Amino acid sequence: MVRHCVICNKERAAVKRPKTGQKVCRECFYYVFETEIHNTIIDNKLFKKNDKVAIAASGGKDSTVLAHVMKLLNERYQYGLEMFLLSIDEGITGYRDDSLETVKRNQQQYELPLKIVSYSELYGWSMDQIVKEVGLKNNCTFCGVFRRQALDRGAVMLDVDHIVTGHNADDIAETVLMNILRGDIARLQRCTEICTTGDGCVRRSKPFKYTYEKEIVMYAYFKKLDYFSTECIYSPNAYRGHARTFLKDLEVIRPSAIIDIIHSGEAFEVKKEVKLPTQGVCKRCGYMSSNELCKACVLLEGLNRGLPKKVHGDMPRDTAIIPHFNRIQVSKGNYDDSNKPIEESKSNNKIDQG
Ligand SMILES: Nc1ncnc2c1ncn2[C@@H]1O[C@H](COP(=O)(O)OP(=O)(O)OP(=O)(O)O)[C@@H](O)[C@H]1O
Repeated sequence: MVRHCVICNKERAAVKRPKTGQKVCRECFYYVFETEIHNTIIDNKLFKKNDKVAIAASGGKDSTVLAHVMKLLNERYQYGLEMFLLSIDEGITGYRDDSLETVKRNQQQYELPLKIVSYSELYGWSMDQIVKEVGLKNNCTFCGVFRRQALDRGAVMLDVDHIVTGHNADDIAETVLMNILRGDIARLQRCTEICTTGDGCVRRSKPFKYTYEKEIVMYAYFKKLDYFSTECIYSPNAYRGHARTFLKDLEVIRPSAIIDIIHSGEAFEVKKEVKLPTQGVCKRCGYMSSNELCKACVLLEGLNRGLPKKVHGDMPRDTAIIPHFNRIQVSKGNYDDSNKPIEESKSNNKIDQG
């Protein structure tokens, strides 16, 4: 017996949606996938007309699908966004050099301007050099801290108002679990926020907050998108790996576990005593920081002094080489000017946003 798509009731069902278990045809799958992301954007008032938006593009599946969908929705719903691709070259031979080739092809395919910012130009160190110095164990700490700041600096160079990243529902649920497992309640408080902003930061958001990784992979596969699928050769953070395995096991038993964990994170009420550190600026490079020096400057100082394993110690402070962070430009990216957010009636896609 032919099973029909539960949405259009006409075509043959070709896909079982990992998020809802519904059996749908390909065209309806594309439609609900794209429309759910549009609804997330509208519900959360992520953009204003004429916003300049940088898509953080690594060449991997998430950010490639993000670039494809952002371009499509911008045209379909006339968001009026000016979009760019922003890539960080961490300097990982055999990994990032190959994935950047994918981003360069994406630039042609999506006809979006591309800016590449490298760790070598910003920090004077590539990840290949850092790994030689610090080994494989802690290198993810360096990479994560440097990437966060490099994206903000790239955004300032592009003079954009906003950065969007390809973090998906699985990534967010995983972070909720990680913060619980580590007892990091301050971070737990804000890790489910779809959008972060604040003094000196470029507004940053996650349009895939409710989008399942499995659906992103299916979408990329059916649409034959050009993406790079190799894992980082310097091995992902081991502790996060355990949270990921646990989440994947839960998903097999109960697919809604991913959305349920995100909802739990959102609803979590934290005692008033649990406070986030007050943000100031790094005395040395001007980037935002809750301490005298930002994490990147501390890590860099350790590297420059040949003390990578002693980065938290009390060290001399005369080795700054990160260019000064221009916060005046960045403040333009805050969301308090008079332009109204894009608001439209949501499309009726019959599917719960989750
Ligand atoms: N080198 C980079 N340059 C620009 N953006 C990046 C880079 N690395 C990560 N990002 C951004 O951060 C998001 C999450 O990165 P993560 O390292 O978790 O990779 P991922 O989940 O495999 O995503 P992707 O499939 O897009 O690589 C990416 O989707 C992308 O938007």
